[in-house]
Amino acid sequence: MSSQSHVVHYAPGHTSPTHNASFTQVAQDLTPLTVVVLGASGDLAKKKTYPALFGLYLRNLLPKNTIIYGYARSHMELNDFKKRISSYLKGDESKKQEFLSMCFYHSGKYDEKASYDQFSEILKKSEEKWNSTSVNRLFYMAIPPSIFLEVSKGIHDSLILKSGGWSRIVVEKPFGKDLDSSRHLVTSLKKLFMEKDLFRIDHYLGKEMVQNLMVLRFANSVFEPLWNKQHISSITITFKENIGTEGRGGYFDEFGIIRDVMQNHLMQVLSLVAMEPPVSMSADDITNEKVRLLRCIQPVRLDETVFGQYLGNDKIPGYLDDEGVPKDSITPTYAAAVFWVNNPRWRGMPFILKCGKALDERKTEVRIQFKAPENFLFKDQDITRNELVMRIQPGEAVYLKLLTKKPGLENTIEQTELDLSYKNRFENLDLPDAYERLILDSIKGDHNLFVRDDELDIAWQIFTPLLEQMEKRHLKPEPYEFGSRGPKSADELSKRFGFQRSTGYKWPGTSK
Ligand SMILES: NC(=O)C1=CN([C@@H]2O[C@H](COP(=O)(O)OP(=O)(O)OC[C@H]3O[C@@H](n4cnc5c(N)ncnc54)[C@H](OP(=O)(O)O)[C@@H]3O)[C@@H](O)[C@H]2O)C=CC1
Ligand SMILES: O=C1O[C@H](COP(=O)(O)O)[C@@H](O)[C@H](O)[C@H]1O
Repeated sequence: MSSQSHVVHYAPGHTSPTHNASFTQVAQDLTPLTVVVLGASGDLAKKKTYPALFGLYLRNLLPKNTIIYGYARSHMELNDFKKRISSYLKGDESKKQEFLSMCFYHSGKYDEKASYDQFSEILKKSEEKWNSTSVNRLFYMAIPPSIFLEVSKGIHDSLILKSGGWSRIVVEKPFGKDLDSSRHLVTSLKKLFMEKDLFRIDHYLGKEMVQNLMVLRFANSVFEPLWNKQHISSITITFKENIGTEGRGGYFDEFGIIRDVMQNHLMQVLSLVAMEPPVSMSADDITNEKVRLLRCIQPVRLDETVFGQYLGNDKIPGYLDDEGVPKDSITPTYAAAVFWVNNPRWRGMPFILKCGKALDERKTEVRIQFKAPENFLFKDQDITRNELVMRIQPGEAVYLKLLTKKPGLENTIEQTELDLSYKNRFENLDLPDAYERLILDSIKGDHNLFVRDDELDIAWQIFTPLLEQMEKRHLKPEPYEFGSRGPKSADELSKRFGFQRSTGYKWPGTSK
């Protein structure tokens, strides 16, 4: 889209939305740090938490004296634990070994004070070796929400430092299952920890393109005049995965795709796409605007939603084949829903959110479909609408689909695009994983990219009536084939709310 790159420096006290500062500040001089990964034997720990910590290590962003203690119930020899995590670490072999030498594992219970007390002694002994007057502890809860509270109590009673450094708690989503359970979680955690020490992660906030949403909207003058219902006909936010639940069925079945992805990741993206400009780039001003926006969203209506569940075939297991999923489960693995923002900018314009597992591709994007020009001159041509697409992953990109005259003697119109594909535009692109950014921010005590309790509350208010109705009526999801586009009714829903799919066009950009 542009041919010149221009570096913008943010004024002191104002945080860069891209957080460049985080990644240039070398943390070698920081106080020694103990990271405790609770649920270290699990899926998130091996796929995201440890690789992110390794990423920070490679970037020289962990304090020189750091140890990382995994804690979980499973009994595992340290070497077996290291083997388990090392297969997910990408990078130089010697660096990997250096990193693994900082990693330890302890097996203990989640609901027993004696286990935490014993672990506390182990931590103290390790930290004494540093001979430092102060040490910090970061507790990362990579555990299912059903045990958040008992683990928090264990941390509070036995593991947080009473003096000499900070203790911070990183909590993973989903934060509750509905409005009541979320409020219960929030108030219970507040009794144990101060808000300044709590970091509620929604890792979508750490994604490069999600951070870029505000820059695109508010640093450019071309978009703002068009960013409203007068010019836009619909905004679709899509999350697709081409894998199933893959052994996470036990967790997933209790939550389903709405709680797993739509209520948190997609609502965060919607908030940033739709909110009014914040007063400043401070964390509180941005969250205030997100909250104001969420308060304008009406609860989702059942008759404006589609649910699906993926089927297996003779080669690929279906959702019901996953371990831990009851054979008669009606938990949706796909959902599409329409949202209405009741404010002057958006009143009457649909936001269509779609998310699903076991689909035809892996992709997350925001698609803004503009209205056709009012006085359209090219009536005899097969015409599609302009679309601005923000590709969050994979292959970060922003592209604008537009119509041009086909070059040459013919007088026909062709669909083409202005394409800002990051890989092509930015040399030596090395984007940190979202978890790297967020773990670093929690170490730095920066709350900018974490979820505030009031935004959580409002997001649950939007979804809870729908979730209650689904449960009460025992609604069965529509089956869809593994590897398909999802339930047929989802495309019909988009069409019903005015989305025009441009068949025949394929964005030529890189999706890697
Ligand atoms: N996996 C992912 O990609 C993502 C996960 N998350 C969130 O991260 C958290 C952890 O997810 P994930 O790692 O997938 O979860 P897992 O199901 O892998 O659980 C993590 C660990 O918790 C322990 N555990 C599991 N179930 C129970 C139980 N019922 N009672 C007590 N302990 C249990 C197990 O360890 P042990 O038995 O050894 O103690 C397990 O290894 C969840 O809140 C999830 O929503 C968020 C984003 C992405
Ligand atoms: O939070 C979650 O996110 C992952 C998808 O994360 P991504 O960064 O790979 O897009 C999803 O697979 C998981 O079900 C959910 O809990």
